Amino acid sequence: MVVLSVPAEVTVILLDIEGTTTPIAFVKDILFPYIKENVKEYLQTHWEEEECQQDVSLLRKQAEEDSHLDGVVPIPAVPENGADDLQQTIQAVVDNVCWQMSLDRKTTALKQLQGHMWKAAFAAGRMKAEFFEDVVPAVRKWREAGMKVYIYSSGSVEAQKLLFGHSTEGNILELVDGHFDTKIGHKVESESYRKIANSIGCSTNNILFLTDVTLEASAAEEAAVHVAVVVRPGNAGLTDDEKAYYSLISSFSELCLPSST
Ligand SMILES: CSCCC(=O)C(=O)COP(=O)(O)O
Ligand SMILES: [Mg+2]
Repeated sequence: MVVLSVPAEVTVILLDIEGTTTPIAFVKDILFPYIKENVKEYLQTHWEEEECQQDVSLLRKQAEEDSHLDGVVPIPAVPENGADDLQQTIQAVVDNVCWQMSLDRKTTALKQLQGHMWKAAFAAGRMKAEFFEDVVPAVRKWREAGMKVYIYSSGSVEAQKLLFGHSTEGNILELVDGHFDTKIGHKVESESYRKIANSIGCSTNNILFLTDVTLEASAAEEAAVHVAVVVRPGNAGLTDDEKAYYSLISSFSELCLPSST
């Protein structure tokens, strides 16, 4: 088995979700289709609720920021009266969400609405999150060895907690010391990793970040975070240069902690 030695200064392991702890297929074939199939009905049912109105406001603000992009769907202000106007606004929100999802955008606005929509499906037991089989045993081992384990995903913190709280392995939320999402910054920006270190109360070089996306690995590395790129079935391929440059693992069991060397 290939072994990657974790540097002695590492005390925190920071995990991406999609393509790292969890198959991309679970996200693309289960989580995302649920949104596309249910977003219209969700908006119609929850429209008057404060949480839904906040989600729509954030999406409208995002659409304004995106106005220079091809295909963006603007979201008109909430109509004063008229059921037809309301249906038109709801349809604009639906079209905006579908447009963002067609580009796999990672905007906070989209991710917040998605998290709120998944809540009911997870709570009702209609969905259970999948984790690669090496993930839970490895995380338990790391924690027993004194490592802190944090999550950093574009999925909202609320959505992350749904996944860890309702998985095929049961409720595994207790295995995580904390969660970060795009509210701290985007995963391809190095400043986000400095802010995460600051929030945890450690130096960036105390963190090892595991991700499937080399743009994220590169941003983290620029902030002096240690990185390893995770190669999983279904992940996007890496170039020969990326394969040569990054430390690669295909299972969390390949990580060898300082104390176990
Ligand atoms: C709570 S994860 C839901 C999946 C998701 O929405 C997503 O964008 C995953 O992005 P990641 O940063 O984990 O690759
Ligand atoms: Mg990922």
